[in-house]
Amino acid sequence: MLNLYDANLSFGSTHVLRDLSLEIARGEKVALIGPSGSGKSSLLKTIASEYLLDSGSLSIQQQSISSLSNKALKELRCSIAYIPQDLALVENLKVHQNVLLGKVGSQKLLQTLLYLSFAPKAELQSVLDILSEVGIPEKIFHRTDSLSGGQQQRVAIARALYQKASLILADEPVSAVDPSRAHSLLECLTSLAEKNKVTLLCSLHNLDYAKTFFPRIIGMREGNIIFDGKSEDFSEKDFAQLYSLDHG
Ligand SMILES: Nc1ncnc2c1ncn2[C@@H]1O[C@H](COP(=O)(O)OP(=O)(O)OP(=O)(O)O)[C@@H](O)[C@H]1O
Repeated sequence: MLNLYDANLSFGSTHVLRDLSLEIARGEKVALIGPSGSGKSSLLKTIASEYLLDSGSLSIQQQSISSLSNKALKELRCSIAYIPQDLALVENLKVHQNVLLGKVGSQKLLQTLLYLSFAPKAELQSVLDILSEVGIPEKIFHRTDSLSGGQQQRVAIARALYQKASLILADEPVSAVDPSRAHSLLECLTSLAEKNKVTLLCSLHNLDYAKTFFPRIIGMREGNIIFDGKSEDFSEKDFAQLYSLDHG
């Protein structure tokens, strides 16, 4: 599904990704963990093709990103759902409109406005079905900014599912919610990814969540991968190694 080889990314003098190589198969559920500043968000943004590598290569669905035309890149992006830390929801739109935005990637502005204002019944039904799956069907016509942080995270997940993405990249999707909500949100995200055969790469700060919900863990430190394996094999020693150098 995705293959990153010898990837390097810098911002000025900050070397963010260092000779990083990684392979993820279709349908895998992978947790990305590591100290603050280790490069998790940058890696996700690189895979979402928001950041371009200085060197190295990235292929998604057997297509090399650097050789794609703008049109092909746009099409590929439609199959990738990136849920950023700030969720990127339009707060003054209604919930169903934010979910509908999942499919407007390739539309022009006027088409988008029409789609959001006069969505076909079948599409609204599909939005409602997805909102039921994420547990907030009753919020469908509420303004998005009237929802709690955890409910907004569910809307962002619903938008990704509505997009019918084959790859979901989620950047700390449970950062804004209490532990019980975080648990149910991750359960929802991972089980829906499994049901819909979606590949999921999700950055997390909480190791327990990573171990509970993800069969594979990738541990990043200082722009490189220092652990990549089954979550049951991730030991306390690995944890100490991953975080101890944070203090120099
Ligand atoms: N657009 C950017 N411009 C300049 N520097 C950036 C940019 N994006 C990331 N960085 C730098 O890259 C490094 C890694 O940041 P990144 O956000 O990827 O880490 P992270 O592991 O996701 O951290 P956190 O867990 O705190 O979200 C940091 O030093 C950060 O300042």
